[in-house]
Amino acid sequence: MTNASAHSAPVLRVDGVSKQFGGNRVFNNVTLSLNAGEVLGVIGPNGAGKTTLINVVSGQIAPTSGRILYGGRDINDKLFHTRSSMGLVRTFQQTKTFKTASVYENLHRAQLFSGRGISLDESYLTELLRTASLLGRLDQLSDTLPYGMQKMLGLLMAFVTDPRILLLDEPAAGLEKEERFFIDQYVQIAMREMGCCVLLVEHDMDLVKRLCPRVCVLDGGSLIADGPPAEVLARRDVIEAYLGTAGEEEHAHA
Ligand SMILES: Nc1ncnc2c1ncn2[C@@H]1O[C@H](COP(=O)(O)OP(=O)(O)OP(=O)(O)O)[C@@H](O)[C@H]1O
Repeated sequence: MTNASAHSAPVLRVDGVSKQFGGNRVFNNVTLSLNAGEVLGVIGPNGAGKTTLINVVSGQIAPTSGRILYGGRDINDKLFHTRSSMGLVRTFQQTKTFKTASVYENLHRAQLFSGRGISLDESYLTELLRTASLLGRLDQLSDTLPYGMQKMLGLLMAFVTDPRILLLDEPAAGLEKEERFFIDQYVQIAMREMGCCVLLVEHDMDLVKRLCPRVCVLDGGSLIADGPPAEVLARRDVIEAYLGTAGEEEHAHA
């Protein structure tokens, strides 16, 4: 995976962002940048605020303070759907498809609602549909698909909106081990064919190590580390952050 344009202006900047729900301060004064051509991993123990960070960046919730900059422009006043139509597109930890619509219709609606999109017959989309075993199921209703395929369909619904930045929230969660390699292909095609950059929230450390030249660690309301995965994952404070949570078994084996 490339780490291109490391010296150019960031495509996305989370600038001193804090988020508080009532008395629960999830994170405080978090700053991070996503550069062109980059896949940035964001990891951290359960409850660290990773999904909340994606919610704030995608515009689903407002930050308590701080700014989100997209291509250098402050987009705090832009709503979720506006950000999506600008190419700032998220996926969800849980599957989010139109349950009673076919695979084809799901992709078509996603494309239509975004106001942008790639053609459903683009060859790289066909390649991804085939990899996910969805190409022969275009007429099948999404709620009749196995879970892994529904999850992949959710990813492809983001893909067909022609994103500039993909915010992926635990794309591997719930997938079988062999299905997880679909994510590698998805990210590689998004970068190679579409020039996307990717912010990847994920607990599967093998996947993070395969895809991310750089990872940030969120814990206790702050970013505690930022660097290459081999270095970051060997740090004592990062290991302690993981071992101190209830999800330790999955993380320790990841
Ligand atoms: N809408 C909300 N209202 C109140 N508290 C919330 C809300 N959304 C998230 N939180 C709280 O924010 C904290 C961080 O949650 P979040 O889901 O962002 O963590 P996470 O790092 O994504 O966890 P996981 O790895 O388990 O998915 C939790 O304490 C959660 O209860």
